Amino acid sequence: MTTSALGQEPSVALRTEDFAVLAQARLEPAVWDFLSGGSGAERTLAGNLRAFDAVRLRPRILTGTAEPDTGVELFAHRWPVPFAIAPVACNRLLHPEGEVATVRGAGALGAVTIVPMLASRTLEDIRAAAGAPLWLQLFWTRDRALMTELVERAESAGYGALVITSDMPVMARRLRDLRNRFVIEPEFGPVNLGSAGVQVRGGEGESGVRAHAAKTFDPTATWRDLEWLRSTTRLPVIVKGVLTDRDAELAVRHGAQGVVVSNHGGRQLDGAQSSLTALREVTRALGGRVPVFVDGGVRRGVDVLVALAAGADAVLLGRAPMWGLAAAGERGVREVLALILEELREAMRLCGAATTADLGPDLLSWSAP
Ligand SMILES: Cc1cc2nc3c(=O)[nH]c(=O)nc-3n(C[C@H](O)[C@H](O)[C@H](O)COP(=O)(O)O)c2cc1C
Ligand SMILES: CC(C)CC(=O)C(=O)O
Repeated sequence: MTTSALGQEPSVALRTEDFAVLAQARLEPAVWDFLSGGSGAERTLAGNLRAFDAVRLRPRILTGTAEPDTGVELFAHRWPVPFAIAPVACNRLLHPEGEVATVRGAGALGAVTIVPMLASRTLEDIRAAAGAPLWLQLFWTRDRALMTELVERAESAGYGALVITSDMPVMARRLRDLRNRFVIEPEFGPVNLGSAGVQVRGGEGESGVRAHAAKTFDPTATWRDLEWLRSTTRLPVIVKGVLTDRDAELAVRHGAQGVVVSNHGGRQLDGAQSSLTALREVTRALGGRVPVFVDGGVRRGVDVLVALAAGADAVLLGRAPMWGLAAAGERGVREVLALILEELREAMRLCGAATTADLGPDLLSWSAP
């Protein structure tokens, strides 16, 4: 019998949501709300999950698949698993070791972590703890010198790519945070921003996080700024927050070397289409010109399989590994990822897919069950 992050009892962590239960028990209610909530009426948050629930599989039989290979090739690197950790701000809100625990857990499976610009540990400490490659996520900030400084630090510390989040000209109204007047206290807050990291308190009906974003994020950014960002670095630049074929085209035309199809986990435009729906139009438009990543609502291995079959090159995981982090630090992250990998391997076997290259649109049925 195995024990898991859920305690000394025989393992009951049979699905990632089991880690959410323990995470919620460990976190302050306002932090739990920040982690799990979305914007507005949380329609897009729910839609991301529903889209995966609705798709059905068309498995193949008698393919002789005993040991599926879950690896993918990206930017001339072999990833042993087709998923990475999505950028999630301020991991110290969830666990005292913060991003250091996250990258240790991810590193155990060789999974890339996309370190958030708003990390609560230094880029260098995170790098020192990492057992797998790291990428750095940036927001468009009014202070461009801050962006170039972070790019230089990421390059010197050996980060492998930049992910520029482009779906947050303004932070959407997240009603749970507004009700809670949610503030990230400095001890859990961003540590890589110098004086730009100063805390902004929320006023009446305002969240501190949203007030901070309003002050520092740049709503005037355009595709030209993407060209500028590319000119500052030798690292691949990947645009996060693409939801349409048109923007996927524009991203590539303006120099993006990859795109992340994402509605920010239902935290930005409430009513935006689900990430899985958007993935289909983006992969059709790009036809393999640059790697396509997707995030939003991926909770189990079969969701990863569906995303790859719909044309993603790899999947990013946001809340699921963060439940593990909150539940049990490094070990919890590792266990969540191991669970998703085990589910993926089982689903690949049952679909008769020996490699990730065997996962294509033929596997998917979009009509009713
Ligand atoms: C608590 C929280 C904080 C986040 N912080 C960031 C961030 O700093 N930068 C960013 O680009 N995305 C951020 N995201 C969005 C994630 O990168 C990702 O797009 C989303 O969580 C994917 O959906 P999922 O949680 O359903 O997997 C955050 C998401 C959550 C839940
Ligand atoms: C602190 C925020 C800017 C990060 C966040 O909540 C998000 O990106 O969804």
